[in-house]
Amino acid sequence: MPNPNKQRYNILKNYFNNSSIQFLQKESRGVNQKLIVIIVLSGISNALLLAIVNASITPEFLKNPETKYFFIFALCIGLFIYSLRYLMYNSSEIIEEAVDKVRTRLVDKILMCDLRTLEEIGDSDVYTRISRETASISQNMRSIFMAAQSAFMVVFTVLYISFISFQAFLISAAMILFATFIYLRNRKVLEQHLHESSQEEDELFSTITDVLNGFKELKMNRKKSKDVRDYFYQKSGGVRRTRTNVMLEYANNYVFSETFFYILIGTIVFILPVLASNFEENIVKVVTAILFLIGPLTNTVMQIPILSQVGLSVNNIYTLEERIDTLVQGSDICADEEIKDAAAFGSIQFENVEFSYNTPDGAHSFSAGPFSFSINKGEVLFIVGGNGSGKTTLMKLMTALYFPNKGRILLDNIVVTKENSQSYRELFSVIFSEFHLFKKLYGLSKTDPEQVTKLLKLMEIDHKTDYKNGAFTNINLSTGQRKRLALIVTYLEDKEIYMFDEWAADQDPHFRKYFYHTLVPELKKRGKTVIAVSHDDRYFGEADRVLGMDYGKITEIRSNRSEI
Ligand SMILES: Nc1ncnc2c1ncn2[C@@H]1O[C@H](COP(=O)(O)OP(=O)(O)OP(=O)(O)O)[C@@H](O)[C@H]1O
Repeated sequence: MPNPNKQRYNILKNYFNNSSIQFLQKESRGVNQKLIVIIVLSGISNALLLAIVNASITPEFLKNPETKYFFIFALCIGLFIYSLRYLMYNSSEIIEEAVDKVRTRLVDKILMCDLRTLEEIGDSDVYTRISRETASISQNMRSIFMAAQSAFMVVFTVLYISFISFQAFLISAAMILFATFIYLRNRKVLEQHLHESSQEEDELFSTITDVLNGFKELKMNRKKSKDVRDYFYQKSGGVRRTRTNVMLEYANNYVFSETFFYILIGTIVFILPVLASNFEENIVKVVTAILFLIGPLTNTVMQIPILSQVGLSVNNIYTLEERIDTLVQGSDICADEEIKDAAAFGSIQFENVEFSYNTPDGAHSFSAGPFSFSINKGEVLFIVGGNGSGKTTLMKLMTALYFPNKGRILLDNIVVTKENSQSYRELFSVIFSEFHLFKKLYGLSKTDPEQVTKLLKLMEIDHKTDYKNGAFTNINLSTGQRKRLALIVTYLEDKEIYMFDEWAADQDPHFRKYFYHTLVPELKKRGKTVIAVSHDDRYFGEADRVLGMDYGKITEIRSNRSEI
């Protein structure tokens, strides 16, 4: 059982380590002196406005009004408007700069991660954190500046009270300090509950993803749909309860703050005249000042849960980043060594390559290898095997998306390492069985639209989609059609090695035949290497070699060579 005190301590420690201001200082040009001066000025202008109002509502002034007070009043309003606008514009710029920097840095790190690292982190976690937390920071961080501005208004208004009556100042300052202490104490509990609700929300969001991704399955099965709905209700109810508790604590704070003002006013009106002599003439000014305090002080109090929320979002983002950093530790993620003349390679050799998926509990992990074989340039290699035998894992190893736990892969006599793997990967054009189709032809900016149109015709999908302004007009196609579109992209990329994971499986006989009898031989004629996972044994004749996968081990099914 986790120790709640320790947990609370860690949350607080993280909060202060990653507090919002530190975040801004680290991730943006930071809060500059001018901004701080402006925040202070805005507090001063508020107090000055109050002083002028108080000076102008005396019977003497009403008898002999002075225009200079009016001009000072107008000047203070001008100062207030300027400072508030400056504060809001600049704080927005700083916040957005920081969010932009963190967001792009995270995406950069993710793009530099290897596939296993990303699989271990889990893409939904990455998605939630980057989208939800950055949006939360962007929306809520402004509150910090507004709270700072309000806090300065409070400070200068209280200072103004000291000019009117020192006793009233002492009482107001003492009571505000006492109230602040109570708020800060309550804030710790609030943070604890906010943290809990954020964790519960993560689970809730993953259930929503289940509902959306499994929509077809749920539509087909009433019981399944009911179970998912019940689970969702349970999670949603949990989030509702936790968030309600947070809001109840927040409401208690709010009620306390409102009551506090009445107690303060009551003390000034009923108690102070008894304690201090000659206070009656200043009572109206002090009460007016306290009424002026209500807005800024309430504003400061109201921002407290939002501040905690921002702190939590900052913390969540940094935790994700730390996790990525820890997982990629030891590998120079920035290294991008070029393999010279990689395209002119002669062969790829696997030397005692072993790989296994490490599951957290160590159970149910799958091991592949040891593999020792080579693929020659220009060869057509088919890989066959049952479900879960490791064909896709082997393809990921071949393409250096996964790295061997033992053994090595060589391109001619160059060892493929994490540092030069990107250069090695550029040799491949791959269509995985689970692939993503980009609407835009990224990385193919110089493509001739006419060539794309010709290929669309060849693949018989020109009636379904078109190529305009560097993108396909429609990618909502059937699985087979999507694969044909992916084939077009592969063809346009025209790399040295074409790799297909059961491409033909979803095609009708006509296209299947085209794939094995036309496309593969044509690629071979052009000197390309073709590696295809296939179950179509009647086309095995098109391959130079057929390898079989079985429980992570390779067996040779057909070849002229004997090196496995
Ligand atoms: N990301 C992963 N984490 C842990 N284990 C995995 C992961 N991906 C695959 N495996 C496991 O590795 C084994 C081999 O999977 P792989 O996808 O390579 O098989 P396959 O031969 O391509 O199967 P299929 O024909 O069904 O596509 C399976 O037992 C699978 O459970």
